[in-house]
Amino acid sequence: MGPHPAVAAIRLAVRRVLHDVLNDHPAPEASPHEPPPSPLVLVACSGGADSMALASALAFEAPRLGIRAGGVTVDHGLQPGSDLRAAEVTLRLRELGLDPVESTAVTVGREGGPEAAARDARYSALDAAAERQGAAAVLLGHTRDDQAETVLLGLARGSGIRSLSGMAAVSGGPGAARRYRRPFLQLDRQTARKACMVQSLPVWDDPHNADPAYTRSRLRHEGLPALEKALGKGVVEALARTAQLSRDDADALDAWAGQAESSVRDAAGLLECAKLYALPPAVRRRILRRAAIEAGAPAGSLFARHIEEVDRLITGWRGQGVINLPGKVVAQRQGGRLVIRQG
Ligand SMILES: Nc1ncnc2c1ncn2[C@@H]1O[C@H](COP(=O)(O)OP(=O)(O)OP(=O)(O)O)[C@@H](O)[C@H]1O
Repeated sequence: MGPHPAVAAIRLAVRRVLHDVLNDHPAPEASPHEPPPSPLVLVACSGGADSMALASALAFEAPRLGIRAGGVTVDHGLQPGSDLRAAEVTLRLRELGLDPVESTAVTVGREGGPEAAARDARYSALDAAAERQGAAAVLLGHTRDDQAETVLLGLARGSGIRSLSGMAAVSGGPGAARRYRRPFLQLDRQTARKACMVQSLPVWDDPHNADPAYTRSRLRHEGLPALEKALGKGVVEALARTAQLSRDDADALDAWAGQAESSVRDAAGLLECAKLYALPPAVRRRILRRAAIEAGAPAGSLFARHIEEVDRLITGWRGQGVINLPGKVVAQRQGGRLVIRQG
């Protein structure tokens, strides 16, 4: 008898991603003296159902493909006893056969709110662990439900299709463009939970996930259920599909803007307002955003409203003065040229 369908589903999702990792990291030439080192794949595990299911599938699939499987858990230090829980998670990962397994403690700052600060600290710690261990990839347990929540959060921000594209199946960290993989992005949370249950894997339910003080938690427990009630069960799947379609569109527009940029600059490299005016707004706004970032505006603080204001120097010119952008960057129209620079 084969494995339970939920277990088969999580293993298949992980197997596919491990094949991709192997394609990205072909084995080096074998030396006559030593076998080639096997690549290491780490699972980022909070101890929750999604990442425990992921860890179990990695532990099962990796050895079959000649991959070493390890794990890392991050102690955010935000709750009393979080160190004990991290120790327990490392123990569970070792019991699954993962090696190396490490627990890493971080200090969570305040920048951008509690959720963003915890996420930043977590990714820095995961990057450092991947570097330390020489890992070829780090697996994350985001599911289709997480993706649906991310799309809704992006929609509510009102900042365009890039923020509707949710999380990428493959994304980068410093110096490693394809470090993070999300094998469960097409899988629902229920499947991961079920896989843990039928494999008798103990899981830890993060109290933050149910805390209504957090936006994502309210969305998970109130927003999405209300949407499902109003629009039907398929809404999560539809939102996840929106993410993929939006990502493809956003990538195409980014590429278009990249190509168009050189044609709107004069011999001195300045942006010509008349040529910018002639471009479709989506392409023009991308060029403006890139120019602001190049001048030193931090991408994370540069919002749609900032770019709209710069855009009005092109499309609604009435002699406006200097426009201040984050990172002390200023934008100004001068003699038919748009100048974006440090103020
Ligand atoms: N403390 C942590 N240590 C290591 N990895 C983490 C930690 N918290 C989250 N992650 C990784 O990020 C993914 C998404 O986490 P998030 O908290 O957003 O979702 P979740 O639905 O609660 O996931 P899980 O059920 O795995 O905790 C996790 O599946 C895991 O891979």
